[in-house]
Amino acid sequence: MGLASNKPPIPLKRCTGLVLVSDTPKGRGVFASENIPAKTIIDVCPVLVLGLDENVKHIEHTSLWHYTYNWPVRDGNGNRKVAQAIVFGLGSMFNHSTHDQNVGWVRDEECLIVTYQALRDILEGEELCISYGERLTFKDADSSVSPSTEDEIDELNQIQLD
Ligand SMILES: C[S@@+](CC[C@H](N)C(=O)[O-])C[C@H]1O[C@@H](n2cnc3c(N)ncnc32)[C@H](O)[C@@H]1O
Repeated sequence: MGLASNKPPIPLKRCTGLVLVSDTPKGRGVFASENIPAKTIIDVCPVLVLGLDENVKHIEHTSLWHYTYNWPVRDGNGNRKVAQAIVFGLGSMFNHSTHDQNVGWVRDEECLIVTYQALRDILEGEELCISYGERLTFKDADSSVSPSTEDEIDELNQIQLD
C-alpha cells in the first residue's frame, strides 16, 4: 500500500499486557496484566484539537468535557491560547493519581499526538495512572478529604487535564 502523504509517517505503538477494568473507585481504568519495565512506551495517541469557540459553545456542555486535555494553540493574531483536545486511544482512559503516577505523557503539538511512557517499573495488577495537574475538579478517590457541599461536589465533577 502506498503512503499518500508528503509528511513522514508517525509510528504508532501500544505495549502489551494492558487490561481495561470497570467499576473501580475512579470508574474504568487501565491496569497492567503483566510487569511493564520502566520507560516502556505505553501508547501513542492521536488527538483532535477543538476550536476555542467549539469547546465553550458545545463540548463544555457534554460528557466529553471530562475527557479533554489542555492543548496550546495560537489564535488568528498569533497569540498563545489554551484550547481543548480529545485524545483518542488509552489517553482518555488513564485515571489520575496525585502521589503515585507511573505513566508520564508528552504532547507533540506538530504531529498532534500524545505519547505515554512508563515512569518506573509497573507491576502486574497495578493501575496505570497519569497526572492531570494540580487543578483537579472532581473528588480524588485516593484522597481522604471530602468536599462538603453539593455545589462543591458538582464543581469537582469536572476535570481538565493539564
Ligand atoms: C479521562 S476520564 C478517565 C476514565 C474514566 N475513569 C472512565 O471511566 O471513563 C476522567 C474521569 O475519570 C475519573 N477519575 C480519574 N481519576 C480519578 C481519581 N483520582 N479519583 C476519582 N475519579 C477519577 C473522573 O470521573 C474523571 O472525570
